[in-house]
Amino acid sequence: MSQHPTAILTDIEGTTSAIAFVKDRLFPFASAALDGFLAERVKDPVVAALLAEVAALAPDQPPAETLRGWMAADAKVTPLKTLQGMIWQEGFFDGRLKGHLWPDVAPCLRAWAEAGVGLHVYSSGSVAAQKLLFGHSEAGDLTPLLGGFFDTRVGGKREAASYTAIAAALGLPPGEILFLSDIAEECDAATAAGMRACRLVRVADGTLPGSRHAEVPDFFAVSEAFGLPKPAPT
Ligand SMILES: CSCCC(=O)C(=O)COP(=O)(O)O
Ligand SMILES: [Mg+2]
Repeated sequence: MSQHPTAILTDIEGTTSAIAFVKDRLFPFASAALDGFLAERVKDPVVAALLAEVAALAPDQPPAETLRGWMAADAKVTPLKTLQGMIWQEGFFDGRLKGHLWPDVAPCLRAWAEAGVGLHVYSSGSVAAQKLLFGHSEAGDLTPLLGGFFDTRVGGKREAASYTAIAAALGLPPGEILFLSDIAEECDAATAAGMRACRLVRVADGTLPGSRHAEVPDFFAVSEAFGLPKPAPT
């Protein structure tokens, strides 16, 4: 068996966390709070710059309408993801939101970190939102386990160049990094950049098998398949 990876780069939605949590909890929260947030932050230059990005991408309708349409379509558009993260912040801070993690995730992340494996995140959710989800997760604050956080400001998740840029930022040869995702096209892009990849097929999420990548049901099976340490039985 080849040596286990030096680092793991993980996706969030469909990989560490349920698609239903993102679609049925996070997105409606942001949607319901959107108008109030925009009214309250109308003079915030960061918000204004994000709305200008939205208007440049969809000039024919008001930005709030565009944002709502993108949310309904789960469009991974960078200014939307940044705004969602800003809206979720209050919910994570006051306890209305807690980051969902599948039960295998926290024990495996802890076991891998303890063994010196570098743990990093690459999600369409903004870096700020990633830190909120892992910092206020159902398993507590996991951010001390995590090193790098990357979002689509580094590039799209289906583009090989994004993974090349992430490997360079981490200072690692791509071949030492294992990318975990539920999306075959993201695994395709990671392997095109020279990373190893493993696709999470979580049946409870409705994900179906059938890619050319290694496919596993959970992080315990990632450990098994890639020679990574497993958590001690509890
Ligand atoms: C707190 S991260 C929110 C998740 C999210 O908005 C999203 O779009 C996740 O996409 P992923 O790339 O992790 O599948
Ligand atoms: Mg995903």
